[in-house]
Amino acid sequence: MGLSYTTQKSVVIRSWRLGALYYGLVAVVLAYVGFFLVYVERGYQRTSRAVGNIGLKVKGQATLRDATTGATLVYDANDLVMYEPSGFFIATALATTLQARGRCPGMDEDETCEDASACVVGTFSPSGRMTGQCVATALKDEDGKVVKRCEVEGWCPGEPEKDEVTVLENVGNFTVFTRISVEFPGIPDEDGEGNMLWTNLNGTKPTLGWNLWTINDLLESGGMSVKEVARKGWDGRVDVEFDCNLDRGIDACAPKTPYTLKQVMHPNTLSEGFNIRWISGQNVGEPSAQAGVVYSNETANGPGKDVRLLVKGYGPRIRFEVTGVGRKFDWLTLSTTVGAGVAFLGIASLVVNAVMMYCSGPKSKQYESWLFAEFHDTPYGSTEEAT
Ligand SMILES: Nc1ncnc2c1ncn2[C@@H]1O[C@H](COP(=O)(O)OP(=O)(O)OP(=O)(O)O)[C@@H](O)[C@H]1O
Repeated sequence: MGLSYTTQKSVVIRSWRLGALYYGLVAVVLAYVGFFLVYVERGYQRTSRAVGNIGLKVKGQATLRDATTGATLVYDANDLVMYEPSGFFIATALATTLQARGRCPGMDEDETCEDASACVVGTFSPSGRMTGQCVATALKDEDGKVVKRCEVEGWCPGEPEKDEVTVLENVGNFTVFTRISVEFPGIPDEDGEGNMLWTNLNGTKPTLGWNLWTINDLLESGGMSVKEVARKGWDGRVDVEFDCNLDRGIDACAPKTPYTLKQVMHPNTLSEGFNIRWISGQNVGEPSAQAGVVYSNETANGPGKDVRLLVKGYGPRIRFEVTGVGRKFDWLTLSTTVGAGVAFLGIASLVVNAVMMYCSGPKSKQYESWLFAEFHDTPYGSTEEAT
């Protein structure tokens, strides 16, 4: 056949049915582009992913009743809060062990022994470094027999096998001051000098429900309560979500409140709840004498006792995640949306042509001949090829 050239030819078909179908489809496409793509999906605004930072400070007072002495001690945030980047842990219950360096029976089941052959001197075990002795403990097995354990050198006595936890009172009323700043890169501020920036620090003092939250508030937003998490701890995340229409100005921008708290660890797994150990800087005195425990009278700096209060704290761990978008009118975004939408108009012609050719019964053949015409360009002029 050789080379050929294909070009467009406009065909006007005077048919009210096809006309109605075509303009009906055009109306649907225009409604989709104008209403859905431009208005609902905000195709006239550019979006910028929020880049957020958060600073936290927790304050409050709690009490803990000592189970043995009955004395009530006041604890503040400095005793109970551990900070981490964008989050914190607050203890709602404590298990404390007063320890000094010395020798004592290991407290781990793996350190159980019948005789000294199981205790290899110098070997590291869960509680310390073995001395090579197998010694009696204060524990009894199911048959009432005294349990023997390898003696270790280390911090003594070891933590009890089962935590003896005491719950603090009033931790739910501790307040969390959240200092949030959010920037929208690529969206200039009113002066055009930098990016749009939002903070929750306007005002002269911290405000509950704005930049100040109680532990109760935060837990309740996730359907939790201090009582539920107090003894075992909990691991969660607070989502601070922005969806800001910056055409209304930065002052109209705010995160969704109340924040939503989500659990990040699922219950009934290997590691349930949440707890952290730390050494308290409290002036702790000396641990009491106990069977099998020999305290060392030597420290690295000469005679004396090295003493520490080991604290295992249970409670909620809460991290904050600042996410979201800012949107602002932009000609380029609008023209891209409209341009892409207009391309959909081709669908209307495509559908009408398909209806003409495949769904018009005996007229289909005629429609086809109107749509496609082929000409032969010869030195004597052109001839139309019959279809
Ligand atoms: N958890 C909180 N509960 C109540 N108020 C708080 C809390 N955290 C901070 N504030 C108060 O918010 C303001 C700003 O706190 P910021 O830490 O910037 O200042 P500060 O002077 O160092 O605070 P402070 O010395 O009181 O801890 C201060 O008035 C501070 O007392």
